[in-house]
Amino acid sequence: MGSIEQETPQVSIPVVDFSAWTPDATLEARLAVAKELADACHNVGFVSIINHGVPLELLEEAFAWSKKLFDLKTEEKMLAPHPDGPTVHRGYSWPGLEKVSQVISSDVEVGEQLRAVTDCKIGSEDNPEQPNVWLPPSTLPGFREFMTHFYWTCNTASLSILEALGLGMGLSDPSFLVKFHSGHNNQLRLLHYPPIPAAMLETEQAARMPAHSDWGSITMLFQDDCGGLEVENQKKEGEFMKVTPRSGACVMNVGDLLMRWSNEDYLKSTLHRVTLPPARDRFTGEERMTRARYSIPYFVSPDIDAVIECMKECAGQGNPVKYESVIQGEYRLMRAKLQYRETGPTAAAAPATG
Ligand SMILES: O=C(O)CCC(=O)C(=O)O
Ligand SMILES: [Fe+2]
Repeated sequence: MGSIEQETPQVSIPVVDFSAWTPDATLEARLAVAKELADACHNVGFVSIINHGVPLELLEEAFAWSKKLFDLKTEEKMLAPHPDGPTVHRGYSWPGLEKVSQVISSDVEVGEQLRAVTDCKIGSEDNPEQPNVWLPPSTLPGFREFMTHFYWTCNTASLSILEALGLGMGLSDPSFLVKFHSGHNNQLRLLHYPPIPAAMLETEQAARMPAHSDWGSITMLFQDDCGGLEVENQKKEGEFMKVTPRSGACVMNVGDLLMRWSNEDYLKSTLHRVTLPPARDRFTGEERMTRARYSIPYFVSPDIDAVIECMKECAGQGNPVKYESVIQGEYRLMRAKLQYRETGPTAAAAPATG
């Protein structure tokens, strides 16, 4: 396992360095990286990957584009509106669409204030089930081209991670997982959390994003230096650990479908949430406003027709298969509908992967 990232004693997610993961590296060198990754996904479910293959300049550019997008006037952003209903997750989710599920308080006014959290979801240009919803090119020239390029760069990095996981887990075919991931069913999400009075988060009237697990195979999360991401301690239910932002790192976590593939025991899909930024001195003004937070999760999902059934290495005598096999497309719809029923038309902006 890699070194430990620490801010307070309770903060610890493993760090794995992918710089030795190159096509011409020896099997031994690749295996060392792979084992660290698989151990981290087994023990914690979350890992901070450095030298992951997404160039730092590209990441900086992605955050700059995200800021430019959210800085547009609402009527401009509304030129690429998120479609209605639980099936398609694309385009800009406007403040009125923000998820009620993140509002812990029953106070309607509090809820109204929180609806300011917004996002923009982007997928493959070749995914007929989930067509992209783009702004007119004149509104943000270059945005579509950049995001399409960024999407596929993240996909390439994700395939290395999936291959390394297969190798680290000791699968007879280390490329087993890669084969289910053409990349066309992934989702790039630009997230903007505007400033919020710290007291609302402290008194738990609100959470920036409530505790949830992701649905797909893996999530690669890029975050700015605001902080606030917390992950549940696998060894202590209900205890959350802060994930200190680390410049340029990719925070990777296991999603529910990958957990099912591994029969739950091996790869862990961990609850996580976004709450109070850790650096209290960043609060400003009498209301102690927190800083804005920008993050960019990249959700990696199996192809829509992929059948997810327990890998043969993950079950055996004394360790029965725990889950029925599922088809990705059916599973995603089932999850989306559940969420839709819980929150009505506001579900569109809830954590939506796959
Ligand atoms: O904004 C973040 O850091 C977390 C986002 C997240 O967990 C999600 O979109 O599923
Ligand atoms: Fe998430």
